[in-house]
Amino acid sequence: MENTDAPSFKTVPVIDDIPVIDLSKEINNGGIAGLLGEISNACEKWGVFQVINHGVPLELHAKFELVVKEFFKQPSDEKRKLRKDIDAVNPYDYGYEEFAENVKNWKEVFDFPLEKKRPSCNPKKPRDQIHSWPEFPSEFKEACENYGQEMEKLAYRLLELISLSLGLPKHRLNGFFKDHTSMGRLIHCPPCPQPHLALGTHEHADIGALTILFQDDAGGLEAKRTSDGEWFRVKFVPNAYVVNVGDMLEVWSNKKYVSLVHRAKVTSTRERFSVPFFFNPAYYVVMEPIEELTNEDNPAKYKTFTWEEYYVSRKFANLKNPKKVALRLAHFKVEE
Ligand SMILES: O=C(O)CCC(=O)C(=O)O
Ligand SMILES: [Fe+2]
Repeated sequence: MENTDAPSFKTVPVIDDIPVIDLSKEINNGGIAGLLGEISNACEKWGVFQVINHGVPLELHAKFELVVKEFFKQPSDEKRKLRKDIDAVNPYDYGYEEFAENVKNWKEVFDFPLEKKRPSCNPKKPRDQIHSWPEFPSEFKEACENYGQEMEKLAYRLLELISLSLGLPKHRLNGFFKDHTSMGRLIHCPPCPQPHLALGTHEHADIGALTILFQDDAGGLEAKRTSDGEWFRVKFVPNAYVVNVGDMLEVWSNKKYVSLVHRAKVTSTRERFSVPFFFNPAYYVVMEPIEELTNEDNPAKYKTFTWEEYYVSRKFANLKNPKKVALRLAHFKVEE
């Protein structure tokens, strides 16, 4: 009998793939209005899009991808030496993540910071979620840092386009990122002997503002279209990055843009690699719908909270007590 409970059993309908947006239109004459239309349509109807001609140098990306694959080839014992700063309170250590969700995925991960934007680490709070750097491959740290810088640049560019697409001034959202707490995550899903029983990444929505994700040609990423809740495959597009709406953008936009539900599948025959870059606000940012986007007819749909309380809850809520439930956006919903 077919097991209808497990998401990995579902056949994903093949529907038109998500919008692919050419960012070079921003620079070419007269393209900006069309570009903003494409972005608002993609954010509103799909929750996700891919960008091409994004300005990230192809050689820099190729080098990064090579080094990442080299890194994961190391023996497990070597990789397990790489600990997170919080490991006094983290019983899981290398290779495990999302422990606040009580889910184990078919993957190993390495989390890295932006060198200069590393979240401040208050020893009383287990905040710092990143791994120590390995010695091998020797170019690894530099390649991750260079890639992180490019992601940061692209993230600001997308943030500004998104702000314009909401009818706001270009820099309206930039201030929330002054001391941003963004990070990158390297993901490797080895081939899985029972792929129907596992997911590389479980179904979830990202908690930050925006995620910019690279997946290699093994693919595997799937998402739920905002407009009708249909699952679809996010096809591999050469030299493209996948951009999705996260919880914080949902709050700022007062739900005009909704955080994307997504997951990643694994196969028995191929390993897969992916690298999300999470663009997150500063800890102290007070989250609430942008005032200009609310009015009497469209009152604020969320109450205020800080990014820090949301982040800390989601990352650490049930670390010591598996029954403790992490915060969700629903906790802050204004009753209608
Ligand atoms: O495995 C993937 O490619 C998806 C990763 C992801 O969605 C995440 O880490 O938030
Ligand atoms: Fe995600």
